[in-house]
Amino acid sequence: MFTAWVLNHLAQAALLGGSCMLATIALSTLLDAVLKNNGPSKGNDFLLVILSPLVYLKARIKALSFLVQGPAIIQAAYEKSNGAPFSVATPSNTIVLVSDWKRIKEIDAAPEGTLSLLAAAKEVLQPKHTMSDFTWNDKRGSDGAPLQMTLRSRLAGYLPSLLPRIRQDLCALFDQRLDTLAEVANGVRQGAIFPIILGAVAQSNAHAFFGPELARDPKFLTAGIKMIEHTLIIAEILRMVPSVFSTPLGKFLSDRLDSGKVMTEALTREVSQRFRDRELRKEGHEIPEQNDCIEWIMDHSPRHKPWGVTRIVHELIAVWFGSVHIASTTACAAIFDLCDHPEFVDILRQEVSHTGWEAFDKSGGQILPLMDSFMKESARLNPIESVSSRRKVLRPFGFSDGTMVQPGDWVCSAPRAMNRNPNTWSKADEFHIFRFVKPEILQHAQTYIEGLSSEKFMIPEAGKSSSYTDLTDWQQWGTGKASCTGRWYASAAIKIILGVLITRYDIKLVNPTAKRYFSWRTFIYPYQSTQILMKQRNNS
Ligand code: HEM
Repeated sequence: MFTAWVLNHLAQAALLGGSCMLATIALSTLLDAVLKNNGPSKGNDFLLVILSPLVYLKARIKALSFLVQGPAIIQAAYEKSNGAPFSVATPSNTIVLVSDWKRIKEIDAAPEGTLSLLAAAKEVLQPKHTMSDFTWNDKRGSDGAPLQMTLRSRLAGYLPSLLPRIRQDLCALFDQRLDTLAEVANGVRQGAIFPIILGAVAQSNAHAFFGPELARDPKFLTAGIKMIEHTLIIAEILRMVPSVFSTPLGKFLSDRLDSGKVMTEALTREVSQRFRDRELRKEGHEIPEQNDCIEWIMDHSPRHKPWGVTRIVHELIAVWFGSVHIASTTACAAIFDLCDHPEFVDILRQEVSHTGWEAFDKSGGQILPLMDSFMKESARLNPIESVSSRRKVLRPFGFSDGTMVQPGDWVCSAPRAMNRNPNTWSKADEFHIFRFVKPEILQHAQTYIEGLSSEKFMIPEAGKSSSYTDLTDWQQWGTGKASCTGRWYASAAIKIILGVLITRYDIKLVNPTAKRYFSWRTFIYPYQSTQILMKQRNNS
């Protein structure tokens, strides 16, 4: 709640610059006109001296407007670019964006010491101040292997056992949240949907990362959710002040917005206990092994340079922040899309009941192809992030077309714009729930779901079927070697959240025409206060 408030107020502050900007633009236009008409002369030199600071000011204000209009600025620059790399100015640097697969692959192929994902993430998150002095390297190399193995291999492999437990917890969570909403008619309750989804994602991720005990500890979960708001607020403020103030201001802010510290302390206790349990097990004590990310990271910790308690806690907190934040906003956007297209809800309900959760669990959450395609179409049209494959330039780098990028700049891809390119996507601006479904799967679905043969439910372009977790046709999960290692888990968890919600409740937006999103930098976030009506279904 507070995040939206703070980001909105930061946005208003940025907009205050608008009137200054108009005056500055007028004066700098005058400067341009004088120079164009008369060329440089002694009299004009005088004007130049007076007006050139204004030209600088205009550029600064334009860069500041990126804070509140980032996605629109990127879209406009993309449309002018004709597929070539293009750049946009932000308050702190320049972002060079690419929108074709050749150059996206060049980003992936660049050495980490030249284009660094971790250095960009460090700039966004300010971990020194927001994550208890976490000093992470710009270059990860093989040092990142324990986390990669944990998410890509162990967590993905454990999904068949984990998913039923997560679902059980989520059913209880949704029922309990429903009870806390205000009753506005017989059995119909009203409240904000985003906090419910955020709570569901947080509980599910806590179960997967830290085990069932912490996932059911309300104090820990509250701190974990608050920590995301606090991290965003502290990092945003620090990014906007000169770096000389970072250390004292960072300390001042993190002493007050201290949920990160509460979370760190709880995790430090838990991870320390796991190390003690491991020692006791070695001595022959019968202490069962846990199945969660803490345990798996310990298993894959490098023998020559083992990760200690602090390193494991820091890595887990960094993944927690990134994953809860993006998965909850993505799931919320999908729920908004379901409310806008109530005709999809019944189709997806029937797919869930025809398939059965047991089969879903066995597949590790990778089936429900209609839901999969719906989620992909939702994220194609409404991605939370307008950029992907974000890297900070550490050494000068040249793309094959000659475009050079300099240290301090970022290079990124432009998924929001690419996702609506009519040369790539047929009926690019339309929502087609079955866009990514294989024709034979749709044919089969027509045997158990009525009314699917109409025009409305067609596949707009055959031969484009692909799954939500696929990397090849969109930039949702980034690129190649740095692509999202949590995507199989994320896909399964979002399917459970949507599936449980629509099969157990009727939901609709209180005001379908109210504004639901606001933008901040490259993100388009759902408002945390958007209200829904929710009613338990009879057969749930
Ligand atoms: C809808 C939800 C999610 C989206 C859209 C998403 C998207 C992304 C993107 C775009 C990247 C950067 C890739 C690149 O720059 O090339 C990334 C990286 C990453 N994601 Fe996700 N992610 C999601 C959920 C998760 C979850 C739930 C986890 C953990 C279980 C996770 C773990 C990671 C990790 C560890 C990385 C860094 C990969 C590396 O450096 O090797 N993500 N994700």
